[in-house]
Amino acid sequence: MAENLNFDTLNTPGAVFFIFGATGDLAKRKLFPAIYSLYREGKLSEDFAVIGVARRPRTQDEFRQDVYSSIQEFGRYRSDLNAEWDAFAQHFEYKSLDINDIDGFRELREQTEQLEAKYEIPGNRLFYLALAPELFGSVSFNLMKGGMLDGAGWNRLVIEKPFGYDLESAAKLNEEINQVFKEEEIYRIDHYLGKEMVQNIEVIRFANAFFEPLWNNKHIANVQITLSETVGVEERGGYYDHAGALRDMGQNHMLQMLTMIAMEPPSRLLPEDIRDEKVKVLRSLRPYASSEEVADHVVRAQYTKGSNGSKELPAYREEDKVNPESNTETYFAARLFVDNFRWAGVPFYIRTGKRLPVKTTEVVVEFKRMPGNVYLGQKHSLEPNLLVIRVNPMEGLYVKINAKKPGSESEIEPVAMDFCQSCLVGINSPEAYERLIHDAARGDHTYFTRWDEVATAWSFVDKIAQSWRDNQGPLENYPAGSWGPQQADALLEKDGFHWWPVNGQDEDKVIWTKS
Ligand SMILES: NC(=O)C1=CN([C@@H]2O[C@H](COP(=O)(O)OP(=O)(O)OC[C@H]3O[C@@H](n4cnc5c(N)ncnc54)[C@H](OP(=O)(O)O)[C@@H]3O)[C@@H](O)[C@H]2O)C=CC1
Ligand SMILES: O=C1O[C@H](COP(=O)(O)O)[C@@H](O)[C@H](O)[C@H]1O
Repeated sequence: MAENLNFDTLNTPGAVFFIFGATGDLAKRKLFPAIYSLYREGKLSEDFAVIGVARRPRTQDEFRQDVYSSIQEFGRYRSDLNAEWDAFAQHFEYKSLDINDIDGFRELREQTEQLEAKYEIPGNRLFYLALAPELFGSVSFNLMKGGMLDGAGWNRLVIEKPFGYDLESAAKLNEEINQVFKEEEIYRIDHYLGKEMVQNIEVIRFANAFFEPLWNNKHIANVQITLSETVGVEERGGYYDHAGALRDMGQNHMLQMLTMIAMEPPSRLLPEDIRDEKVKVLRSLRPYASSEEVADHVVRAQYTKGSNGSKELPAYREEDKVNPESNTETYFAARLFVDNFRWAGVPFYIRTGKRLPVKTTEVVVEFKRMPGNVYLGQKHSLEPNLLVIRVNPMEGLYVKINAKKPGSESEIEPVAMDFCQSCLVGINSPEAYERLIHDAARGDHTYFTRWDEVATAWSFVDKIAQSWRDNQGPLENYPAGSWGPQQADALLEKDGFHWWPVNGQDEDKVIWTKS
C-alpha cells in the first residue's frame, strides 16, 4: 500500500509495534522506556499495540513485568508510571518465537490481527529489529512468508546497527532486506541522529545570520569532533573485539555528525533533500590513496591497564570475551578532508575512544584567527573564536570570543558565551530513541541513514580497515583513564592546531593560549 506520510502531525497513526529482541538489552534500556515516554507525552495515539518477540518463554504477565521494570529503571517518567500502568500495560503482548520458525510467524499474524481488531488499528505495522544483524535477512524473509506483510496498512522495518561489517557484507545484507522491503520502508537507526543537539546543528547553521555566512573555508580553520567514553567494552567484548572503534563509532555516528556539519543547505526541509546533501558530503570525503596516507592521517590505539583516579581499570586485552592478543583498536583519531568548494583545505579532525577520562560528545568549530599584523593583532596574540556544540551528556552551545579584560586598559582575554540547554531542560530532553521511534511511526526518514549513505561511509572506512589489516601503521597504546595516545595530538600539531579541551576535561590543564 502507498505510504501516507503525515510527519507534520505530532501523533503517530495507529500501529502495531513489533519489538524483535524483546528480552534483550536494547529493548530493556532504550526501547520500552522510549515507548512509554511517547505514550506519556501523548505522542502515541490510543490505538497502538506492542508485541514483544524473542525465543525465551514468557507469560503475558511476565513480559509486562519486564516492561514495567525496564521503565522503572531507565524511564524518564518513571515516577508517573504507577498511575498509568494498567492502561499502558494492556497494549503489550508477547510472542515466543524463533525467527527461523515460519509457523511461529503465522501464529504471530493471528495474534496481530486480534490486536488490530481490538484497538481498531488500520493494519499499520512497524517491525523493530533489536537483534543480531545476522538475523535481519531471515526475519525480513519470514515476515513475508508468514503473511505478516499482508495487512491493510503500511509496513516499516527499523534496523539497528551495525549495518554490516564492511561494504561487501552491508551490500549483501541490504540485498536480502530489499527482497522484502523497499528502501522507503526501511529505517536504519543511527541513534546519534536522534540526539537533540545533532538535530540542532541544522538550525544553528541555517537559522543564524552570524554563522551561515562564515560556514566555509574562508573563515573556518578546522573542525574537531570528539566522542569520548569512560566505559570499556562492558558485556559486549565479543562484538567489540570483532568491530573496533572505527566500525563501532566511526563508520556511523562520527561520519553522520560530520555530514551534518558539512552539508550544503538543502533546497527543502524534506527527508530526501536532506539525505541527498548528506550523501554528497560522504562522496566528497577525500579517500586515503595508500597505506602510507592512512598511517599519516589516522591514529589507532588500544587501552592498557590504568585508573580513573579511584579505581584500577583493566587493560582491553583482559576484558571479558576479548582475545588476550587482540589488536583491535579501542581508540582512533583521523584527519579528513571534504573536497568541495566550501571545505577545500579545512581539516576535520575526529577522535573517539573507550576508557577516556570523560564521557562527552562535542563538536568544536575553530574559526580563522584575526590577521596578526593589523590593529589589535599587532599587540596581542588573539585567540581564535570557537563555536562548541555540546551534544552529550551536557547539551548546549558555547561561543568563545575575545573581549577586553574588565578594569584593564587594553588587555584582551577569551571569554565564553555559554548556553547550557541541559541546565534548563534537564533530564526531560527526549532520548534519541524516543525521537527515532516517533519519526519512524510517522514515516519521517530524515534522521535515518539511507543505503547510499551507509555504502559510501563503508567504502571510506574500508580503506582504513584494509590498511590496518595489512598491518600498516602501528597500534599505539594508552593507559585506561587517559586522553589517548600522544600521536593523536601530533596529528593536529603537524597542522599548527591542537585539540581544544572538551567539557569536563580538567580545567587546570586547559590551555586556551597555546599557539
Ligand atoms: N544494547 C545496546 O545498547 C545497543 C545495541 N545495538 C544493537 O541492537 C541489537 C540488539 O542488541 P542487544 O539488545 O544488546 O542484544 P541482546 O543480545 O541483549 O538481545 C538479543 C535479543 O535477540 C533475541 N534473539 C536472539 N536470537 C533469536 C532468535 N533466533 N529468534 C528470536 N529472537 C532471538 C534474544 O532473545 P532470546 O534469547 O529470548 O531469543 C534477545 O531478546 C544488536 O544489533 C546490537 O548491535 C545497537 C546499539 C546499542
Ligand atoms: O552505538 C554505540 O554507541 C555507544 C555510545 O552511545 P552514547 O549515546 O552513549 O554516546 C557506544 O558505547 C557503543 O559502543 C556503540 O555501539
